[in-house]
Amino acid sequence: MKCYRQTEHVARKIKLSPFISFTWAFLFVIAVGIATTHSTANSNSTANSNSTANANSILLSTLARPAYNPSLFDQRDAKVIELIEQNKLSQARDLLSAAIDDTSFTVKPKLLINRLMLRATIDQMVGANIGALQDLQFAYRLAASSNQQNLLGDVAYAIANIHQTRNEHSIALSYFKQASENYFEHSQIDKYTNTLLKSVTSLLATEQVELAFAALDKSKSLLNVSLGSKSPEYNAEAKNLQGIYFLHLGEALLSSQQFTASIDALKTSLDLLLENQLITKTKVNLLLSKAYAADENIDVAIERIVLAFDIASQAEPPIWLLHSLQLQRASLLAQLNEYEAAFMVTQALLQDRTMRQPISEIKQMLDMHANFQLANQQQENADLKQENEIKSEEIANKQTLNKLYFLVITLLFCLSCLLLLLFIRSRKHRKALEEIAHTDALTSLYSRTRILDLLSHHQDLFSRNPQAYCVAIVDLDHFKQINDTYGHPTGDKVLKAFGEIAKISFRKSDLVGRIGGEEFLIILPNTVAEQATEVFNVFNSKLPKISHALNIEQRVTASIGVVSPKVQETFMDIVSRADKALYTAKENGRNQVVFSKH
Ligand SMILES: Nc1nc2c(ncn2[C@@H]2O[C@H](COP(=O)(O)OP(=O)(O)OP(=O)(O)O)[C@@H](O)[C@H]2O)c(=O)[nH]1
Repeated sequence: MKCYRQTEHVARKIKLSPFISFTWAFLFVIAVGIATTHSTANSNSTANSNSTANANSILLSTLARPAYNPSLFDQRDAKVIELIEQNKLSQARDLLSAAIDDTSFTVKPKLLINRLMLRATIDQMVGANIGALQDLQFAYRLAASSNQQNLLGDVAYAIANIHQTRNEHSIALSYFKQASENYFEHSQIDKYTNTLLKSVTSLLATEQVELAFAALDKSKSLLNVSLGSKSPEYNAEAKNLQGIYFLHLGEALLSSQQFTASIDALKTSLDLLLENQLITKTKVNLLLSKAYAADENIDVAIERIVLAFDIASQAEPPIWLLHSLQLQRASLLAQLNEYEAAFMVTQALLQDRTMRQPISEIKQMLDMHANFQLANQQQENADLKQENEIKSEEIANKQTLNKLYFLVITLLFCLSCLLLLLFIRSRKHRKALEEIAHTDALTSLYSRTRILDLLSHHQDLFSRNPQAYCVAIVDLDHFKQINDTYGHPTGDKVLKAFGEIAKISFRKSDLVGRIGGEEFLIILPNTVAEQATEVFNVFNSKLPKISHALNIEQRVTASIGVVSPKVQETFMDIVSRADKALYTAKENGRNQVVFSKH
C-alpha cells in the first residue's frame, strides 16, 4: 500500500494524464515493491513489501481498480507483469528486454526509464545485481539527460539500495543523498524521510554515527509532522514508517553501545510495524538479539534469534538476511562456548559464494574461527596438560612405589639381618645358658644334671651295644672338717683343685661331673671293673697333693664307690649301686676304692 501510495504521489507530481500516471504508478509498484523485497540491504526500506507475495498482492489490488485499462499502455507490460506474477521471471525478462529494445528514448523516455527500472527489479530478484545496476545507471543517465527529475530520485534510490545490498556503503550514501535531495526538491516528504532512514544503515556502516543520529532526528520531526494529517490508511502507513524509524534508532543506539535504549527502541518498532512487514520484523528481532547479546543477556538473545528465524520462515527473506541470522546464531553459539557448532555455521557461511557480508561481520566470523581454533588449541593444550599430569602422577606413583619397594626390601633385609643376629645371639645365649646349666661353676666340671643325663644316655647306648663301662661316685673325706678348720673359701679351693686334678687324670673320653657338695660322678667308657679300680686308686693317690698346694694340714682323700653297669639297670639303679659302694668305702675307713660286685 505504501508503494502504491508513493507511486500515486509521483504520478501527481509529474502531472501526467491520469491513465499514463496510473500505468507508471502501477509499474513502479512492481519495481519498487519487488526490488526492495529481494535486494534490500541490512537496513529497512519503507518502500519495501515483505516478499514477492506481498508485491503481488499490491499488484493485484492495483489491477482490480475500475480505472485500470491495460489497453492504454503497451500490452507487453501487462504480460510482463502477469509473468512476474506467475514467477516466470526469465520469460518476463525476455519479453521486457524486447520491449526495451523497441522503446524509443526520444519518443517515450519515461517509458524506457521505467522499463529499465522494471528489468533491474527482475534482475535483482534473481540475484543479478550487476545487470540491475547497469540498467539503473543507464536509466539514471537517461533521466538526467531527458530532464526527468521526478524519476531521478527513484532511480538514485534504487541504485543506492543495490549498493547497500553489496555493502558498498560509501557509493550507496552518495546515491541516497541524490535521491533525498530530489525527493525534498519535489516535496516527496515520505520518500525523503524513508531515504533518510534508509541511509542510517550505511552511515553507521561507515562509522558516521553523528550523521546517522542527525538523519534520525530529521526523520523523527518529519514523521511527527505527517502524523494525523492524512487518511486513516495513511496513518497506518505513517505508523509503520515510525516503526522503521525506531528500527534504525535501535540500530544506531546499538552501534553506539546504548544497549538498553536500543532494546526499548527496537521493541517500540515491533509495536508500530504493520503485521505484514515480516522481513522488517525479522530484522528488528535480529537487532534485538544482537542488543541482548551485547547486554550479556544471552538467553533472551537466543529467544530473539529463534523468533527471527521463525518470522523469516513465513516470508521469503533475501539471502543476505538469512546469512545475517546465521551469523548471529553462530555468534551466540560462540558466546555459549559451543565453538564447534559456531564453526560449522560460519564455515557454511564462508563457503556460500552468494554471501556479501560487511567487512565487520566477516571479521566477526574470522574472529569466531580464531576463537574456535584458540578454544580447540586451549582444549588440546588442556588435554595434553592433563595427560602430562596423569603421566607425571604415574611416574611419581611408580617412583613412590619403587621407593616403597626399596624401603620394604631394605626393611625386610634389615629385619632378616636382625632376626639372623637375634637367632645367632639367642643360639649363643642358649649355648651359654646350656653351658652354664651343663657346667659346675666352681669346678668347671659337668653339673649334676648334665652328668646324670650323660649317664642316662650312656646307659641307653650300652643297652643296645653292651660294651663294658664303669661309673664311680667320689666323695671327699671329712670335708666338713676342712671347711670348719680352714674356712669355706679354702673348702672351695679344695673342690676346685679336685676338678683340676680330675681333668688331667682321666682320659678325654671320660666324663666327670659334680653331683653334690663334695660328691662327684665319673663315667669311664670302655672300661672294665679292674681297670676302673686301678684308675681310681691312682687318682685317689693324687689328691693329697691338694693339701700341700693349699698349705693345709688335713690330708685330702676321697672314698670312691665303683660299679660296672648292667644292661637292665637304669641310671638311677647305677647311681644307687655306686652310692652303696661308696658307703661301704666310707664304712671301711675312707680313702679307698670299693667296687660293687652286685
Ligand atoms: N667349701 C665348701 N663346702 C661344701 C660345699 N658343698 C658342701 N660342703 C660342705 O661339705 C661338708 C660335707 O660334710 P659331710 O657330709 O658331713 O661329710 P664329711 O665331713 O666329708 O664326712 P664324710 O663324708 O663322712 O667323710 C659340709 O660341711 C658341707 O657344708 C662347697 O661347695 N664348698
